Amino acid sequence: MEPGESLLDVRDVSLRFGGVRALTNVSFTVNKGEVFSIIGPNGAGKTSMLNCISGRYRPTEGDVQFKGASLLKRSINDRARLGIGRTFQNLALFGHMSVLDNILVGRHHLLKNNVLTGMLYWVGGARREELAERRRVEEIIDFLEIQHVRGEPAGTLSYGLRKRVELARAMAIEPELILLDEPMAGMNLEEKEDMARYIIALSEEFGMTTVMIEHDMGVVMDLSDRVIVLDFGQKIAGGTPAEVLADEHVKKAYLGEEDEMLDALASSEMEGV
Ligand SMILES: Nc1ncnc2c1ncn2[C@@H]1O[C@H](COP(=O)(O)OP(=O)(O)OP(=O)(O)O)[C@@H](O)[C@H]1O
Repeated sequence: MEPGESLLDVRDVSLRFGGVRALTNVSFTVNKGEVFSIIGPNGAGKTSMLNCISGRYRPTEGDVQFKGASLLKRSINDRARLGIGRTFQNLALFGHMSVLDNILVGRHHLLKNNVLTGMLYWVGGARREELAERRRVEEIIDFLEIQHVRGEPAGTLSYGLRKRVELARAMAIEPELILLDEPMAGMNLEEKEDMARYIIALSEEFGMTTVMIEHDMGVVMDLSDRVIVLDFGQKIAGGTPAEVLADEHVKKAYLGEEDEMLDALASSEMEGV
């Protein structure tokens, strides 16, 4: 697949929980290599959308296609094996396990969980494979600058470091598409700057495509190639960050909501974006 080709197609997705319409006819396409953000006020349906892609929720209507094939009948683990990785809004690490084991466990669980590969560990090539795998994981550890804590129990690390370990675990399954649920939440400025660097490198160095939900509008506007805006479960705008910031519907949706978004809108007006 070439950069710029469509990787993910969300087509007319609706999701209802009883009487609650979490999503209504949402469509968008994410191209290979993009950093693509989903934004919107609280309760707009962002996490629901990410869950429809990862497989946690099944849309009530519509389709989600990855590389041209429907994901609807695929389990969460199937989707991970197909190349869709994710991180969570609330960290989901094993606190008592070391950083290295946390990273390896996701990979083993997903990629090694069958009898044949299990048996292969007892014959010749298995050791080589194990070493190659270790090397790949070490590359990720180097990239995310967590060498110094690789043996520490994940639960003892600072919040910012735990977020990095979670990213490492998602990267370790070598996904083509990586879903990030509020990667900057709870971080200080320095931690955010580091995370921003890593997110850019996901596409530029690792050839991954990123779909992210993020409340920090500075981050979204700086990092994203394209953005869609959800409000009450509907897509109200989509385009480049500049196009979205200039959109009247977006301004209305955010009135009385997020100070940061209003600041971003105001400064875009001043700069004439
Ligand atoms: N499992 C669920 N059961 C019932 N309603 C749900 C469920 N998940 C989400 N909803 C509802 O769907 C709507 C969209 O919620 P969602 O969490 O997707 O929004 P969000 O944009 O991610 O919000 P936030 O920014 O606050 O995280 C809300 O009205 C929410 O209450």
